[in-house]
Amino acid sequence: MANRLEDEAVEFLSLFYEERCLDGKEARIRDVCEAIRTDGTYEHTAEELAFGARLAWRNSNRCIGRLFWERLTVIDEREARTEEAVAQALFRHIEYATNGGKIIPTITVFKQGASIRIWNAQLVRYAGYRGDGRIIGDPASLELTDICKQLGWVGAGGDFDVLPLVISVGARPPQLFPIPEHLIKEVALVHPDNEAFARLNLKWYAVPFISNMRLEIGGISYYAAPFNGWYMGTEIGARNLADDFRYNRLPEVAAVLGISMEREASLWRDQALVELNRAVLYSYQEQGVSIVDHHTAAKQFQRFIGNETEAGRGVTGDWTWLIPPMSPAQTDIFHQSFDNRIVSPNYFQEKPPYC
Ligand code: HEM
Ligand SMILES: N=C(Nc1cccc(CNC[C@@H]2CCCN2)c1)c1cccs1
Repeated sequence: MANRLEDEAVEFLSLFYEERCLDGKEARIRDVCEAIRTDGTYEHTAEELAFGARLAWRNSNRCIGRLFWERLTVIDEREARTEEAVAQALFRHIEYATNGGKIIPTITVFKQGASIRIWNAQLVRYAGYRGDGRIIGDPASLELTDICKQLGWVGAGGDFDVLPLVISVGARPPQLFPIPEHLIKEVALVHPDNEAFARLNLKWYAVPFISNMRLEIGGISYYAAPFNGWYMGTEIGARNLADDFRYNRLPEVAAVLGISMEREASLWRDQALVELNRAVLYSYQEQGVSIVDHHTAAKQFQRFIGNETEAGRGVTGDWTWLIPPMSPAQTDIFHQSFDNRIVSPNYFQEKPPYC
């Protein structure tokens, strides 16, 4: 009687052998089913792991950047067993993927199961502090910043203090690993036409490294599998710096650009939003850091749909996340609908190890 893990393993291995036109499928499936019966699990080969991680990206319904799904660099760190070894692997990932600004989409996969956990939501993220009546830094980081302080971390108390890595193995308490400063690339935000913008002293980190999602391949879960791509400008300019529950900087942007905030009907928010997003795209491009605007990203997503259709595969998507938070109706995505069925392999949101 085949169990659920066997079914998922057979389904993935069949896909792996068929899509890669490899032979030897029957023998591999027999070995895997034997391992599942004997040990309750099985190990992916390096090739199966790489293919699974790329497939998981291709199946990520909320991702607009999937055109490049085959170009993912997969680093196999399944031998790492200590907090120190995990931290060193993460430093290598940050340096390799940043690549001086010419960002390389990369994932590092640690051993299967939930014993190794990265407590950070993103490898590079700014701290958030509750001051007297106001919040300094990133409100999204308040909880993790408190945990870091409880573990002995002392932050500078500014708006852009990079948090240390927080790594746990098994039931041991988490350990802190400050990221060497030379590994962290940041972009100072300037405006293409108005030099007064620089007075806002805004900046953001170059590379988003998501470290809190669970990678599932053929029934096996990897709870520590951080991955990076490059940013779409609106993530920084229309959400991280604009949301009133994040950095909430639109009023200051309007003020420094001389945009009156007197009446909502003047659309001052929309005007300030466009200028902030122009500054983000201009600054990243000027400083040689990969980034994509939401119009180009939407066109690339349409090419992804074309490629998948040509390959005889359906595309699944989550419309509510695929449309950009700025001028969504100016993209073709807005005027289409998508099947939001969840297909595996995939990346899944995972609750944090704390709480
Ligand atoms: C290469 C450039 C890439 C771009 C421009 C891009 C763009 C985006 C954007 C804008 C989002 C929505 C994020 C949000 O609103 O918070 C997203 C979601 C997502 N992306 Fe991509 N992406 C890229 C590469 C990747 C890679 C390499 C992976 C994994 C291997 C990936 C997996 C995902 C997943 C799983 C989500 C959904 C996250 C969630 O459910 O919380 N993306 N992507
Ligand atoms: N450009 C990126 N953006 C991205 C992708 C996945 C997840 C996230 C973080 N999303 C969480 C935030 C916070 C709540 C809603 N958005 C960002 C990438 C990050 C890693 C690879 S691509």
